[in-house]
This record gives sequence, C-alpha cells and structure tokens, in this order.
Amino acid sequence: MGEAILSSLVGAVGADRVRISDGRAEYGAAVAQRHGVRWCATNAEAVDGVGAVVIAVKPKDVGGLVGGLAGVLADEALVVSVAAGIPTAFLESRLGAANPVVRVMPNTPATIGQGVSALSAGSHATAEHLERTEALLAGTGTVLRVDEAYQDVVTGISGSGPAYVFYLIDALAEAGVVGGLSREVALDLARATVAGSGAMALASGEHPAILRERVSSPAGTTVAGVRELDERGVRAAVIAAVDAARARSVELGRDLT
Ligand SMILES: NC(=O)C1=CN([C@@H]2O[C@H](COP(=O)(O)OP(=O)(O)OC[C@H]3O[C@@H](n4cnc5c(N)ncnc54)[C@H](OP(=O)(O)O)[C@@H]3O)[C@@H](O)[C@H]2O)C=CC1
Ligand SMILES: O=C(O)[C@@H]1CCC=N1
Repeated sequence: MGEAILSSLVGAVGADRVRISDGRAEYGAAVAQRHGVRWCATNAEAVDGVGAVVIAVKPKDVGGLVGGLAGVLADEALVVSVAAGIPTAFLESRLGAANPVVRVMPNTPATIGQGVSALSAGSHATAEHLERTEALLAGTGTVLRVDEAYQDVVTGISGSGPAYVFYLIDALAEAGVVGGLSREVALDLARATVAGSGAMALASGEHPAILRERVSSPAGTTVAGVRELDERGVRAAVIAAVDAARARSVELGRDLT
C-alpha cells in the first residue's frame, strides 16, 4: 500500500522532496530507486525536518513506530496514517505532541491510480490539513472525507472490497470452466465483465438496481441467474462479509500496545 501512496506523493511534490524508510532494507531501497526518492536506513532519518509523514505499516507495528517518532518529528508535521483500525486518538497519544493527524483508508487499485480513499481528521487537524492530504493522495484516485466514526465500515467496504471483487472474478471464471471454456478465455471474460460493469456504474451514475434491470430480459437468462443469487443469500453474505471486516477493524483498534 505504501508504494502506491509513494507514487502519488512523488506526483504531488516531486521525487526530490520525498524520502522513505522500511523494515526490509533491500526491498525499501529497491522501491526508493524505482521512484527516484531518497532511501533512509532509519525512520528518524526519514522524518527529520519533514512537513508530512505517511505511516503505512501493519496496524500491530504502528504503536512502536509512532512512539519512536516522538521527539524526532517536528510538532507541526502532518501525520497521515493508512493503518486499518488505528484511531487518530491513539496516534495523537503516542506522538505526545499536537501534530495534526489524518486517518486514511485507501485501497489497492490506488496502485493504478484508480483507488478510492476516505480520510478523517484527528483532533488537531484542520480543513487545511485535510486539503493537503487530499493533494498528496490525488494520484491514488478518488478521495472522500468521512467522519472517523465510519472508518471501520469504510474499511469493510472499500479497503477490503477489492478482495471481494477479485473473489467474484475468480468465481465467475471458475463457472466458465465448469461450462467448458478454457481457463484463459473464462478469466478474460470474467475480468472484462467486472471491469466494464464497474466502469459503467461509475460513468452512468445510475443506481445499480436500474443497471441490473436493464440486463434482465423478461423470462430471460439473467433473471434466472439472479434468482439463484437471491436464493443462495449472496446479498446477505456480502453484507455479513463487510460487517465482519468492520468488526475486525474495530478489534485492531482495541488491541493496541
Ligand atoms: N493492503 C491493503 O489492501 C491495504 C492496507 N492498508 C493498510 O496499510 C498498511 C500497510 O499494509 P500493507 O502494505 O499490506 O503491509 P506490508 O506488510 O506489505 O508493508 C508494511 C511494511 O512496513 C514495514 N515496517 C514494519 N514495521 C516498520 C517500522 N517500525 N519501521 C519501518 N518499516 C516498518 C514492513 O517491513 P517488515 O516486513 O520488515 O516488518 C513492511 O515492509 C496496514 O496498516 C494496512 O492496514 C490499508 C488499506 C488497504
Ligand atoms: O486486510 C487488511 O487488514 C487490510 C486493511 C484493508 C485492506 N487490507
């Protein structure tokens, strides 16, 4: 996730103004080289004198990392975290200073500039800090603002959502193989169907139920297929999946050390 955001940062402020550090030195140095940014062997070196820092480590690693920034990071530096479940209040308490903190939930299509991110302000972050964060993330795709209370459900929908969509592509392709198609053709059909439908849903702005109705001829093939989805509880399963991811995000924010 960090690399997708790095790419956007470079687009926003230029490679010469971006530095990175990472636990895996060889990997991090290779990423730095790929994007033409400065590689730093320590987090302290990476944040020394910067105006903003993006934290993109696993939720369990955030506490230790942020604790290590206290006293090194300038008090006015903007802190942007993409860690799932981690409340801005936790970051603020670990920083021990009045740094503006912005919590962001991006998703992996950011890698190709087609992600969606939702951001929320911590208690010291102003509208100007949100605008700065939006500018830094502009290259990742769409950026929305939400109240922090909704970040866990956002994580369940759009943060984890690409996995559900990839799961659907895989299942559609498998169905094609069941029907006798080669895996290659089945996958081509499944990928293109999901990509085209997503693009159409975005471009048309129509409610998805209307778009679904337009595919569904009376007594045709689609109503027969959709009835199976309804009978097998797919809609309820999707809602339950998002709710399970939301609940896990809440847990990640509770089990903090
Ligand atoms: N993947 C996704 O789809 C999404 C992820 N996120 C969030 O993004 C964050 C990163 O996720 P993801 O990219 O998948 O994770 P990765 O494990 O791929 O990347 C995290 C990197 O952080 C490094 N790291 C860990 N601790 C430190 C430290 N103290 N100092 C410097 N570097 C450190 C890790 O190195 P090492 O292996 O040595 O520990 C690793 O290279 C998570 O908080 C996740 O919740 C948000 C939205 C979507
Ligand atoms: O699975 C996870 O915890 C991360 C957060 C959102 C997407 N991936």
